[in-house]
Amino acid sequence: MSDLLVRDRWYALIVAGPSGSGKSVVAEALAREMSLPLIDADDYHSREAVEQMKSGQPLSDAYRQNWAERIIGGMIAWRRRGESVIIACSCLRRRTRDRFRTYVNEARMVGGQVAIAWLDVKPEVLKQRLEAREAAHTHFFPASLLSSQLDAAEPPDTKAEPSIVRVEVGTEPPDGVADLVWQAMPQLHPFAMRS
Ligand SMILES: Nc1ncnc2c1ncn2[C@@H]1O[C@H](COP(=O)(O)OP(=O)(O)OP(=O)(O)O)[C@@H](O)[C@H]1O
Ligand SMILES: O=C(O)[C@H](O)[C@@H](O)[C@H](O)[C@H](O)CO
Repeated sequence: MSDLLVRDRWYALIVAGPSGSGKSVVAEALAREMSLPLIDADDYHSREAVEQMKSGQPLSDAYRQNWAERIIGGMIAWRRRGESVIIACSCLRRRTRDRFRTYVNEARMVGGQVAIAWLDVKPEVLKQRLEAREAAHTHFFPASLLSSQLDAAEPPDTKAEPSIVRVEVGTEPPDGVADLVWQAMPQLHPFAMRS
């Protein structure tokens, strides 16, 4: 039954926020709990862009736009297969978020919707997480780029921007944050059942 509902009413749920906010782990938890496919925007970077970030240079906005187009391509591939999808993507810029939303509208995806959850995490927590991740050599993104992330970030005004919520993250583990995200998205509840 849940499969039928999900196919009939397609959605993409984007977990957004700056590096270290927990997009990947929270999106993974959501995808697991909802039995939905996952897109991690990190997998859509060019090799050059990864090298650029590794060397301490932030992405340009022009690159971010092209990158978003590739992620949208991945999103639409799931749409064609009739599957809703969870996406971990920073979407730091309003323009990028608008592009995801307008694509779905312009493509006249009947019943389709893009919902975005922006993770609000204190800068000192972001710093600790990125430093720990760097020390563990588990990710290419250097902690030194955090200030450029915070400079580039356009945290949403939820009154002015459609289909977006801000989720304040405290000490909850990733599964707990995934629960907060889901609770903040009542418009999606009729279209999916959680396991
Ligand atoms: N709620 C949380 N509680 C504890 N640790 C967390 C939480 N969320 C994320 N982390 C840890 O913080 C680090 C960054 O998380 P994650 O990679 O998911 O962030 P991200 O926003 O996807 O970052 P990036 O944009 O750089 O890929 C990881 O080591 C992760 O395990
Ligand atoms: O600046 C951005 O728009 C991107 O999100 C980059 O920061 C990285 O993709 C990511 O956050 C590291 O994994």
